[in-house]
Amino acid sequence: MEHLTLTTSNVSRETFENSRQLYSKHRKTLGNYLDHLLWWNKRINLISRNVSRETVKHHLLHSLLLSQFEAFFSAQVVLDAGSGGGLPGIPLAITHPKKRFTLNDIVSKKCMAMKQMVQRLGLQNVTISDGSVEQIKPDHSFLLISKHAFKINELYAMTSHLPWESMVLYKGMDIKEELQGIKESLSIHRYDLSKGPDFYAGKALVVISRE
Ligand SMILES: C[S@@+](CC[C@H](N)C(=O)[O-])C[C@H]1O[C@@H](n2cnc3c(N)ncnc32)[C@H](O)[C@@H]1O
Repeated sequence: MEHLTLTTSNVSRETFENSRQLYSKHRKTLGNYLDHLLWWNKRINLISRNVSRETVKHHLLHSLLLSQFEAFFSAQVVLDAGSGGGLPGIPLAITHPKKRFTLNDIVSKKCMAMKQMVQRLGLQNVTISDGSVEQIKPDHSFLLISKHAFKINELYAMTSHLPWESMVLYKGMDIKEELQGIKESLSIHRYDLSKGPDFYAGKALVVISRE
């Protein structure tokens, strides 16, 4: 796998603090989203049946962490593949109203729930895309993001024909097996999140760029 460059670094406590501050700044709308998500979760199991409000809040903070990375700063258009109930796309869209987001999922009832949440929250910068990610027909290059939805090589196989510039993926630290079969030259940087609160033990954000 010489055509893949894999590097690793730690994420500082300051980065976690920055996303916590972003949460505080948008507390009201993020709190509304949290309420909607819990309501839908009881009906169609978007996260897991008996998840607590506190755990869902961790998922929102985890979602906002992505906004602290270089690949996100420069992106105008973002595609969240396998978004489920809107994670990480909806928290990022709430806190970054100037960027455009497409939230994609293959399960129609999840897309219907996302559509309704986006409407209720009044988000003008979000479009919902119902169907498998490989069928998306983008009109612009974009940043591809995804949280715990695909193995890396599976997502790559489904999207290599699409004009993504980089991907930022929520993964565990152990990703080597998931890189098997990728033929394109890619640079892959793994950010270890374990210096954060306990919730982040063993978790990583993986940034993949085309060379
Ligand atoms: C484990 S859930 C993660 C949901 C969300 N990202 C989160 O962190 O809560 C994985 C999601 O990927 C979706 N999914 C699976 N295959 C897909 C595909 N080919 N295209 C789009 N979405 C897909 C599933 O329907 C599911 O909602």
